[in-house]
Amino acid sequence: MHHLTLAEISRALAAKQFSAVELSQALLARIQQLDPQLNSFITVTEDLALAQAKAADARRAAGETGALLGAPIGHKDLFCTEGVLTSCASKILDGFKAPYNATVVEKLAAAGSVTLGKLNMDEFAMGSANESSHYGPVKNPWDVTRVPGGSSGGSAAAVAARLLPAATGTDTGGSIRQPAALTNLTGIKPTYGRVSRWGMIAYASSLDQGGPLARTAEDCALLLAGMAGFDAKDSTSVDQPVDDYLAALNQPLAGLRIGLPKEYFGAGLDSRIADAVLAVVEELKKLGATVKDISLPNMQHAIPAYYVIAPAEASSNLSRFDGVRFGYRCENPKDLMDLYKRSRAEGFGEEVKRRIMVGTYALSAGYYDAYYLKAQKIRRLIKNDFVAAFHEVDVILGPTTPNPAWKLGAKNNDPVSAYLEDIYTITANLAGIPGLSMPAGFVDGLPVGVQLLAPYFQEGRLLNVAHQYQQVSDWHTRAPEGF
Ligand SMILES: NC(=O)C[C@H](N)C(=O)O
Repeated sequence: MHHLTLAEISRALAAKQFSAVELSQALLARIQQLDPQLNSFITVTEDLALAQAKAADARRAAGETGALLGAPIGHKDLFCTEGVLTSCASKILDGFKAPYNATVVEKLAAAGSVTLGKLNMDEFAMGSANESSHYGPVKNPWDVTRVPGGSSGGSAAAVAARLLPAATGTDTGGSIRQPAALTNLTGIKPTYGRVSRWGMIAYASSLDQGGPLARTAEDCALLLAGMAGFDAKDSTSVDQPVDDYLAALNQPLAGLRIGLPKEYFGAGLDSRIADAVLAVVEELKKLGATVKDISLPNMQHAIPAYYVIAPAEASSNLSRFDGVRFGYRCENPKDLMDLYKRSRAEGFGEEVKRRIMVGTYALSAGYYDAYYLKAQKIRRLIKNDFVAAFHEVDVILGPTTPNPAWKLGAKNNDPVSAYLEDIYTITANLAGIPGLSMPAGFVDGLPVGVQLLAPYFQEGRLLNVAHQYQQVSDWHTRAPEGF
């Protein structure tokens, strides 16, 4: 059962090949048996899962249908789940049980999905390796001595290892697409504002966006359809109808104009990844696509701009964790100031503290214009590059990451080298456009991802291109040995 995709599960449940309860039990047993090798879960919600599965079976027996009815999923541990630990993988939220469900959690539960647990991540989503979690690093099922990517590393590892068919993630600078690439999954970061952020613990509010990770584009379409939509509780949510992502999958690609930005194939890219990505382009040409060389001239400034804007917003968002209202509190504080200082000093990890300090500095009087304001101007130039490019092409294609998964610990003493891994993904967040990563082959047995970018609200187009490619390729069907 664990090899089935969401779409296959939905058909099997409809055909009564097994029940949602049987499926959940099988996956819960698998999680118990295999997750100790990966550490992809922070919390396994067995009782909740069995209750939801039972309810889904009852709804089906009463004649209800629905692609997500009885579908087992997991949530990244920054989506608030009522009565269940929501830790953001941080000691500062250790023991915090959210009093309500995030909109995404609520919508997926209403559609009948079954929550098997909460997934590990980089602390407060800050990282590209899932090594900064208070609950320990996540391992890549393709090679357990390597990182799965981050920050949605638990979501990626669990889905890649067939512990779950699909999971939610969030993407601030690549946190869905980069781990998807490093673990042979398909993952989509929707347009900013497409998926509600209500109840999704904020990292960098102008960049954060939730989305699905799954093994196929079809499954991403199913899950995204359940997640997307206007939410009056999120002021950044966009009131625009959600496209029919499933219908979009089957559009032919004849005439599709693909842009290859020269900046995506320059220095720093592993040449074997470049070859795999260009092989995907050849396949897409066979499906009728045409290819054009384009340029995104301001891409070189994206990393410095992002690593000013994201920490600046984080320093503000994370000020709410003060030892009083949520989670961890230091022992025997001398006075209120001591309580704030020590709770934060003891509760936040290294990388989070680094970013709070960088962000506070960038926002401080006298430095604001030099750093934050300048970064915002770069952001506009990056957005303009995309707007210009999309006058000439329908989608932009390139590698998702410059390198395959690296060894655990390899970049721990050099945060900037980890930041550089985000080079191809963060521009989509700065511009707010949607981006998707899909499997494109292997380098030394390690998965490689290809990234597709599209204009605002064209998630359907991205899923369409990925699905059509997955009809003529089989990279996405490969499973890591031992899982
Ligand atoms: N959160 C993300 O999207 C990952 C990015 N590497 C960051 O640390 O900000």
